[in-house]
Amino acid sequence: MIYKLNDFEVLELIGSGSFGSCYKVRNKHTHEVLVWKVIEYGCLPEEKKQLLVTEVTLLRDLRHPHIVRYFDRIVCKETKQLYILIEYCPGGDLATVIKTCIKSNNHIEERFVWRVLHQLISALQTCHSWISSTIILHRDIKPANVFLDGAGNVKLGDFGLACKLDADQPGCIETMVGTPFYMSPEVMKGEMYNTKSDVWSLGCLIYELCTLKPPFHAQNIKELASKVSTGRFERIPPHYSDSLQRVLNSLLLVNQEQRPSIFDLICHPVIVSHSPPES
Ligand SMILES: CNC(=O)c1c(C)[nH]c(/C=C2\C(=O)Nc3ccc(Cl)cc32)c1C
Repeated sequence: MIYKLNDFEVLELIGSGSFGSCYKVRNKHTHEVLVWKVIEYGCLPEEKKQLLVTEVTLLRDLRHPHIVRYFDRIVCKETKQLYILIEYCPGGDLATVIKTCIKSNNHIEERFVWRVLHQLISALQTCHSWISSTIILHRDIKPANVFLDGAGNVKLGDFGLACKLDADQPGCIETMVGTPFYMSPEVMKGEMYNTKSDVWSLGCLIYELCTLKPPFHAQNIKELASKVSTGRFERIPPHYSDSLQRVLNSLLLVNQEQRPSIFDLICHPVIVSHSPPES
């Protein structure tokens, strides 16, 4: 199916991700509701244009129930805009869920935390598996990049900073440029971003669902790096289980060799036992 811009009507602006703004749109013929992420590529430097091509290529290759679905892209050469047509997630993003809990002085149910953990591990297992000799690192796992469908299932999205690890390229050349609060100890030290760095960010996200704030908080990158290097963080509130605390302790191990891989986690007995079969 080749889409054209005037096949759609714009309903509302719903947010801004890496490099662009997201609009809720409706297909005039099928009435299907989608998101288009509009990116002004004209003023982007060459390496950012390459990141853009990477995002679109990655999304096209990634098919998974917990990764936002890519449908198509429309290039408008006159305005130098790229429209990426992506799955609409009516539940919004986890950043909004956290903000709402803070405002209403509520906490997030442990059952939901385990569901998010299991579904993101499943999504990252696909990313970290060799797909046509490539491993995909998300590199920007954070609450604003995890979305909810209409049934409260999560979808990993916004691969704007993702990069491919090709067989002959053992690590991303540039260090992570994503949200500093979730930056792993190895990336803080200037080492290459790798699959274990996505696991660290996943740990930060799950911790933030439990405490409504990141595990390592600081006013500047130097102070943050110092706290991250110790790997010390407060226990999650006592109403959360010890087993959830133990899983978080493993995700946030400073030594990436000791930190579990996504493949260790997907078959971890505690995680499996907390993950009911999906409907
Ligand atoms: C308050 N947030 C919202 O209302 C919201 C809703 C209902 N959906 C979204 C965002 C997306 C959405 O629904 N699908 C998406 C696919 C990719 C990206 Cl980068 C973002 C989205 C947002 C930000």
